[in-house]
Amino acid sequence: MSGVIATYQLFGKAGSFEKKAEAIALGLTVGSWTDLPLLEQQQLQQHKGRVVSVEEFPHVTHPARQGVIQARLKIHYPAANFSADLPAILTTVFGKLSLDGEIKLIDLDFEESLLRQFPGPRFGIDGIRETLGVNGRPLAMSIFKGVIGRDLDYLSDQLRQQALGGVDLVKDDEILFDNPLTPFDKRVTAACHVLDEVYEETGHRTLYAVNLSGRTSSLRDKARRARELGADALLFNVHAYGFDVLQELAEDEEVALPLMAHPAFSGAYTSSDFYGVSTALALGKLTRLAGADFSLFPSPYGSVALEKETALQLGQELVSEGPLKQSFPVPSAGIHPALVPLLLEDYGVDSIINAGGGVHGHPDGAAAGGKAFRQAIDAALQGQALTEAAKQQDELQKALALWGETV
Ligand SMILES: CSCCC(=O)C(=O)COP(=O)(O)O
Ligand SMILES: [Mg+2]
Repeated sequence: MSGVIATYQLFGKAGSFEKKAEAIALGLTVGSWTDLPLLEQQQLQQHKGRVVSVEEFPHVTHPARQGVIQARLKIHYPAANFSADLPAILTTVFGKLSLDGEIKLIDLDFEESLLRQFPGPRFGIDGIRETLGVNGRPLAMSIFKGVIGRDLDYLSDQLRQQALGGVDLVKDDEILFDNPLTPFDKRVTAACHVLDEVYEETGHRTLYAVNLSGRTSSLRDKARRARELGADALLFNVHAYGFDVLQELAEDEEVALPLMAHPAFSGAYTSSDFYGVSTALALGKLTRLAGADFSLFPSPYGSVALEKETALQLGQELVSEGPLKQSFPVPSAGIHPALVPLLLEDYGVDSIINAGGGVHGHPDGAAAGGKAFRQAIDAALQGQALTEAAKQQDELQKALALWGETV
């Protein structure tokens, strides 16, 4: 029977979990059905949740909880219970339950016929590479910094410096919203102009991801307008808006732009060991399913770090084999050139090295900052120690001197 299997994690007394699992399977579907007449019982049977497995981990305890062990419950929910959209599915598997004590939604396994009803990324890793004409190396991305309260000339100049550094993408910071000094439409047109100029001067093409922001009802028109104005990609604070809003944008033929999902706000519902949704599910599987071509997330190394195992699982969700195109993993936050070998080892060639402060903070400015990243990527790909490569490359040498030499 088509549907979805939800995996939950909880802590409790050994032997108590079977009863809990049955209560969830019933409670989130048909409620109490056993006292009903036989005909009605049969009708409801096809809608009843089914306990797939209950696994106890007697050795997995938690320092903040005494006398309890960890367990994982898997429960199947029939597709007959919900429409094929994430609001309905999330409400079914973790609606009221998310409010009902300490329980965390770890994973959702979509049966293939259900999975195929979601768009996934429109472009995916291959499509983005084709647009850029860049293969065989991780992409480099930088982020506007300190542009709130600045005008369009300032923004244009900062973009120009970043593009001259040879990065493949530049994104708005997620906290730059529509404002009188740098309104959305003008950002797009100014960026097209600057990036065309840099392309003519250097032959290097950089794409710009503008932050699609504002009320939900305005987003579709705004995104379509961005496309008409020549935008390359849209940055989107998906966890503040909801996955279905992302999906609407991904499916819209008149938008048809690469979508970059920002992790802002996701920590509010992923960070707890006891509540919420796993990071890999929220920033990985669901973000890809809803149509993000890029998913940004904290790397295991920088200023806002995820636990390494979590960050790797998340990356895996974005690129794993399946019917959907792959999303680019973009490990971020506090990234500087010395971290490039570690990121390459963790996420491979099909990933993006993304930095704001690590580009703009370079002693010789943002163009030099971008170059230092490109030099670090080339060296790491060749298996060359960065310190070795830096002997020939001034930009990398200065970056390592400032931020350290991890490899
Ligand atoms: C996990 S935050 C995503 C990247 C981002 O938006 C950002 O501003 C990172 O900036 P940084 O200066 O830390 O590279
Ligand atoms: Mg940011």
